[in-house]
Amino acid sequence: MDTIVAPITPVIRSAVTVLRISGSDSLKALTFLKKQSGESLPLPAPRRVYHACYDDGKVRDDVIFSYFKSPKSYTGEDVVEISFHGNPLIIRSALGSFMSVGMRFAEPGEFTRRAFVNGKMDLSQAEAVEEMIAAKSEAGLFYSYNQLKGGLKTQIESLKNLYVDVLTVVEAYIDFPEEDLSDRELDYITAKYDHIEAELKVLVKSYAMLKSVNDSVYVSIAGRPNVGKSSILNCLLKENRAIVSDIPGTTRDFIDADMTIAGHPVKIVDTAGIRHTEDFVEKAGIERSLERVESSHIVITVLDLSEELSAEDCLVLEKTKGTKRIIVGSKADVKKHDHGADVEISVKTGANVHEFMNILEQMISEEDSQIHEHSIAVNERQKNGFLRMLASLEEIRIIGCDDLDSLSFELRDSLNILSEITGETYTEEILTNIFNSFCIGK
Ligand SMILES: Nc1nc2c(c(=O)[nH]1)N(C=O)[C@@H](CNc1ccc(C(=O)N[C@@H](CCC(=O)O)C(=O)O)cc1)CN2
Ligand SMILES: Nc1nc2c(ncn2[C@@H]2O[C@H](COP(=O)(O)OP(=O)(O)OP(=O)(O)O)[C@@H](O)[C@H]2O)c(=O)[nH]1
Ligand SMILES: [Mg+2]
Repeated sequence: MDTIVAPITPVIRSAVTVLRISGSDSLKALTFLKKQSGESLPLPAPRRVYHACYDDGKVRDDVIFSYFKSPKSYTGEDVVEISFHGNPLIIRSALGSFMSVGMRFAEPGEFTRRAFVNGKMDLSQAEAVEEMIAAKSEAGLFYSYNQLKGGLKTQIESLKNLYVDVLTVVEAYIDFPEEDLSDRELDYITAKYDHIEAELKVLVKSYAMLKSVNDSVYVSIAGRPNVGKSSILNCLLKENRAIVSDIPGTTRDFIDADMTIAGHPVKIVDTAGIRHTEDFVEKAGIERSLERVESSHIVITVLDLSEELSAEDCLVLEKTKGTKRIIVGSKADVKKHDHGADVEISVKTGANVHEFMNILEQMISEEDSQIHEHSIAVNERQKNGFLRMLASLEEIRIIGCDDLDSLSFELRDSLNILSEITGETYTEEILTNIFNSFCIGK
């Protein structure tokens, strides 16, 4: 492995600029350092701070340096850190002389990448390093720090155990096709699925949370086509943002808008009406909408009071069951049925819109104060993994225990997704994607 060097502080005129060197040839950097007396340096003890003279034949400086002996360093390799006076001319000369003894300039994120590859941290922790730097609020820092310290890693470990528990039962039966699982075992497995599903949903939801600590509370409006979702969005925004029509399937893709409710920034999402359809574009819109619904803090589930409850309404109720929601009965002015909604409104006459707003404000205030109670917040890559696992879990429930080979295959597939999230298994592409967005020196 090459020995790499990069500044770990900005290179500007400043008090001090630090160069970090990592790799088996790190100690070569010390050939440019001498004792104050001019004598050459003895091998430094690891993890101590030394004072020395830097001299590369062109530039001289008075420096502080430390040596971290492999494996006890940030990267797990031999590391040398040298603090120079903060003048870019000095840094340029020092970088030149380190290159002349065979080192190369580090890629963005390469130190942390090495820390990951050398087992100093898992992938979720490596991602947290960059999130620490990117956080825009104290709450954001709180989440990144927890993840840096292995919060997500621990949670994934416990999810993994749940899958392994199920696999252990399932695979014990694979070799004995004549035997059926007992009722007790079936109950046990179902309970594990419920547990897994609940944990995955919390994790997926926490993605919106991480975003919201830096910006908004997410509220989505869900329902079958034509129940009046877009009308409610327009009513909340007090403007005609979304197209309203009596043609079911008018909103084809989700629409989001920012607004302030009860002093909180809120992103409100109007979604495509949820229904079974063969139309490719509409189907894609519905899928994107469902993703939005699942990662929302609050869902406004809309049921049309002028029509009987349909199978599609039931599907929507089912899909939004796990989330914090308000069930809104719409078109109260032409009400024909009672759907047991939390509030019955008419956008047309304005009836009960005020009451509806009060409920929503109340929920948003609660949501905002909950943000700090969870200690984990996942990023987009992780969330996508957990969403794939939720989809696979649906598949797993459908397979049931009739086809144990397929079941075991699906279960293992979910375990593989977990390994991708932690980086137990990874591809160059995944690493490149993650570490390329890091800053120089990190
Ligand atoms: N000067 C300096 N400051 C820094 C860093 C750094 O690398 N250098 N860091 C990062 O860029 C962060 C601190 N992170 C670090 C994490 C681990 C180790 C380390 O030496 N780990 C060893 C020893 C562990 C121990 O004894 O506590 C190890 O893991 O084996 C160093 C820094 C923030 N500040
Ligand atoms: N009478 C009455 N009609 C309403 C009310 N709210 C909405 N509508 C009508 O219901 C129809 C559908 O409204 P939209 O807001 O487009 O419904 P949607 O749920 O967004 O529909 P999709 O985008 O197709 O999923 C329109 O003709 C609206 O005018 C209401 O409170 N009362
Ligand atoms: Mg619409």
